[in-house]
Amino acid sequence: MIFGRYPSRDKQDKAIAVSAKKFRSAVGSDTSNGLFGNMALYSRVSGSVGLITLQNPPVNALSAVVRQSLIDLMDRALSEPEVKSVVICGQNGKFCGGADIKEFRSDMTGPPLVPMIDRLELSSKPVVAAIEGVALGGGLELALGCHYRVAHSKTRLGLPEVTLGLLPGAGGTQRLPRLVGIPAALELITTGRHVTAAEALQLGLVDFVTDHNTIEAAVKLALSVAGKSLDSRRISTCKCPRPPYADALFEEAMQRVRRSARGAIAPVACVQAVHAAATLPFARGMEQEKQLMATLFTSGQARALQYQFFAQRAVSRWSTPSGARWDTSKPRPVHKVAVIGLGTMGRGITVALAQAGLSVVAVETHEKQLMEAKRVVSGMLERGAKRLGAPPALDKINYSCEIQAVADVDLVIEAVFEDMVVKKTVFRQLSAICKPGTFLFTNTSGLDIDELAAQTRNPELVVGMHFFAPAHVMKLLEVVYGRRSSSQAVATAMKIGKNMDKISVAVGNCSGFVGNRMLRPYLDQAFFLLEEGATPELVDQALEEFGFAMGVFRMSDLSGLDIGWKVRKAKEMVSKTHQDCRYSPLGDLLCERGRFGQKTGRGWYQYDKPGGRVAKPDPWLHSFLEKYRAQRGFVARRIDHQEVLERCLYALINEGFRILEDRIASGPEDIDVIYVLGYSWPRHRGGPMFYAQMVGLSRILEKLEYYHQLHLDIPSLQPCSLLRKLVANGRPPIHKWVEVIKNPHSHL
Ligand SMILES: CC/C=C\CC(=O)SCCNC(=O)CCNC(=O)[C@H](O)C(C)(C)COP(=O)(O)OP(=O)(O)OC[C@H]1O[C@@H](n2cnc3c(N)ncnc32)[C@H](O)[C@@H]1OP(=O)(O)O
Repeated sequence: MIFGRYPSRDKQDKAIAVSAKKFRSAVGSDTSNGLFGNMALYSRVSGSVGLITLQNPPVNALSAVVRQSLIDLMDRALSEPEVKSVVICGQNGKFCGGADIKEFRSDMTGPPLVPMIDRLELSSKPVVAAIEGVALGGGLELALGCHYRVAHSKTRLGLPEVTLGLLPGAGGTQRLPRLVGIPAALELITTGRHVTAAEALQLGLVDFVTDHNTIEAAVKLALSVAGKSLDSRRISTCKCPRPPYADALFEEAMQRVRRSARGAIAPVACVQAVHAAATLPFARGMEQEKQLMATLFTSGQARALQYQFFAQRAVSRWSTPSGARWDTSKPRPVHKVAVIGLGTMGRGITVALAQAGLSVVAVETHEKQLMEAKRVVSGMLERGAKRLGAPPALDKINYSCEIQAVADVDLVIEAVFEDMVVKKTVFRQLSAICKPGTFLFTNTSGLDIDELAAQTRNPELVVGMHFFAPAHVMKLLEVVYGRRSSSQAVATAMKIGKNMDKISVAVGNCSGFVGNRMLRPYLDQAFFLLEEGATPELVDQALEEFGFAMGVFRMSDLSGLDIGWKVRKAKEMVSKTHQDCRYSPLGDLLCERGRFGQKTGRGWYQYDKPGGRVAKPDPWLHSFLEKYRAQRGFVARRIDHQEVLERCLYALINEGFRILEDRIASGPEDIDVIYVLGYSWPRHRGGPMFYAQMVGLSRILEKLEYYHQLHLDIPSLQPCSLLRKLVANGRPPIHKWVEVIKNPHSHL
């Protein structure tokens, strides 16, 4: 009966809009001040249910105006005698993406979330949250303040504040453990992991899950609970269930976050806040939450993480120096893609494409290697499918030994050896075989895109795609446009990246592109520091304490020293005499002795066997370094962590400024996203360019000048002119750097 009268989602949105209009005129509000642009709307449904709809696209974030509207509309629902219960939902199938993160950058105005949620929970009429799409952060905390929660089966719920350098500071750290218990709350709050509606139901986070109309289900529930006691439904009044092993649980959680967070303070504060929930009454726990939140809120780490959140979204709005832009370039539809070369990278790319739902022709010249690749790719797809609970996309892939099999594809991703001669041959072949208009993309970590494009009939169709290993897992994709790449080719590469669930960053063509170009001076400094007296352990420890998952030497042992050696040999760096410019042959000398890292059991460290993973300091390496220094006239001196960080990181940052100056990256966000997602730069430090701003550009300049004076034969330590210009321009904030780049005469 009730549901027969209940409107469909479309009709319902119209009804809401109509009642909102009526409401506006009833309260005589002025729409010109934008108040009703971002708000919550009110309507009455099924006679006695007040329906409040959050309306703040795109994710119904709880901005100041939304919070005020919610308070006003709850008051209204409570004051109307006909209304017996309330449902809160979000417009456009999204309940709420949480607090409005943009507001965190300015002075916060409007009613605070905590008392708003407390008032909601205190309501004498039952309040039901109708959760669709997402309930995240403050959005989930709002739902926890409601007396009942109904979720659509496709909803994702979570408290991801920790990823923004915060904790769930609107009561989430106190209510969630009371509702789902300490172990689950600790896990969810310290990781920020989203859960599915099914898992939420299992945890007791929601009361009911529906595959159908969520609001309809919520209204039904609201009608059924009208007038019933709410005593047991107010989470704040419940006792936090405390398992007997709680102390050990907190101890273990603290150790885990300290180990994995590498200096990030938010996960530690999250454990402390949940501990307060387990040990203190609600009100005192809330005080603790507030204090911890205040410390986090003003920390540089929160600023860095929130900057990174927006940067990861900003990179999709790409532009090139020639004027091509994301909003004026249309990607071409792509249905069928070929991958040429099924080594490690080609296999990962094949998996990522198939998982994105694209038809793939996977080509490898030798039958035996093709069959081996097929076996491995199938295994990867099966494991991925198991994790996602979906069928594996095995039938999306056709395997072939014949390059002619790519004749009818829309796009080719070449993933053969990182060797220009081999790639050129393949590109000439592809250009002859493929149907007209086929995009020819190359997976390369630094080779010249223009040189490859010159092998083809249509260089405008050629774009670089720098995938990171493992290609089906890593989020980052550098999309490299050449001098002649068309805007449509760039747009198509960006779109394919998005389809593969990657964050793609469009960058210009130069040796190493953005990521690897900046890595060069960083690695060089690490080698020079060894020459001057450091050990691999000292350098790695400094970098790991800074927050890198692995120091530079442990990392090169893992990826294999022979890879860089091959590149250096190809560039003739190994054989060249380096007169004006310092070059350290240390890496080459290790390779000449067969020390390729983990795979050979020896590298910068020693391992118990080839393929071993536990790095141990190697006395042989230490005495080798001593002999090397003695032979080459280096006098070992004491090097401290600060010098390691300044030499390695400032040289890398300096190259970042050069990249901005050369317009290889269109803004500092591009570089920072590449470094956080591709090079394990600690996320809570924002990225190298954000870090430069935090340290202070004057200090970076001063230190680079100092080190360059000491090492005039290291050009990468010479401060670049953009850095000087920014300092001369009064050190503008990071979002204004682009103005100085675009207008060299700018006086901000
Ligand atoms: C006292 C403090 C109490 C609580 C603290 C909090 O609540 S902190 C906020 C916690 N919430 C989150 O961390 C959620 C962040 N958002 C997301 O994870 C995703 O955006 C979401 C909601 C899953 C949607 O993903 P989707 O891929 O569909 O879209 P996209 O990420 O591109 O976002 C679209 C645009 O919305 C902006 N946006 C998203 N969330 C917020 C937010 N909470 N506040 C402000 N703006 C938000 C995002 O920046 C995008 O904007 P655009 O201009 O298009 O780049």
